[in-house]
Amino acid sequence: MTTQPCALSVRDLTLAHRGRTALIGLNGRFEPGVATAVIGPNGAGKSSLLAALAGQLRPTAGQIERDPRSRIAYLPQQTAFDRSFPVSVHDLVAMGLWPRLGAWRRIDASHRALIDAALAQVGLADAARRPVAELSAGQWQRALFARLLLQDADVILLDEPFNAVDEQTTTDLLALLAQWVAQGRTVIAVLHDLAQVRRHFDQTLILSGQRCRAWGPTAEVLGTVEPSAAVAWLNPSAPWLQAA
Ligand SMILES: Nc1ncnc2c1ncn2[C@@H]1O[C@H](COP(=O)(O)OP(=O)(O)OP(=O)(O)O)[C@@H](O)[C@H]1O
Repeated sequence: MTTQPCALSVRDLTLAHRGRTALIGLNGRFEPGVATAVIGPNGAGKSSLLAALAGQLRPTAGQIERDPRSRIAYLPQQTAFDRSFPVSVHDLVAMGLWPRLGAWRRIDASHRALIDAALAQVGLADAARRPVAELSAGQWQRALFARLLLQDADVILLDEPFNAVDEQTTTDLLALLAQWVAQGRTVIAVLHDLAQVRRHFDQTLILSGQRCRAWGPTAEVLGTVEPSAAVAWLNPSAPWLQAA
């Protein structure tokens, strides 16, 4: 593994889509070897933050600071993908090598071995030749995590990675995520399941109304939130979302 410790800082980060504000004045630092959950109600700015960290949304104000040599991998929400795309699972996963190889360099035997190993690691060893259009939601997400494995990124951004994904797949992919963190990678994931956040994420960032409401160790940040309070996501005026 070639991971280099990579912290990612945001200073007064402000984001907008075509003039519509998505995030206002976020300050903080994502540390290497730490998993951060980004949570909050719909429209809070979570996806916009990840898109900006991935370099796909330019800040309207403020800055994102990171080592320019660091590699970033970004997995948008499942809805962002066209799953009717006519490629095999093998070819989808092979795209994870592009940052290292370039899109046009031929894949040799050593690369094929890496692809096979990644597929085996996510439990898709037998699915390499299948068209991606035939995959279930869980298999599709497993394939995308295999592609992330090959990207070998220092910073991994995951937008609602376990949405519409079965329990076994979620458990398996969370184990991969823990492995990335243990390897010193910076992992940032948008999530809605508070139990999952408590169990698997060291740090939690709460966004609501386009602003940071809390950011720190998960036990502290979620300490006051009832385990069953997930329903509060539907209500941005919930008192615990107001505490900055
Ligand atoms: N492509 C876009 N064009 C215009 N406005 C957008 C776009 N994407 C997001 N927005 C707006 O930016 C704000 C933040 O949206 P964002 O998708 O970042 O929130 P979110 O917290 O990820 O929400 P959700 O939980 O519903 O995915 C919202 O007001 C949203 O309507």
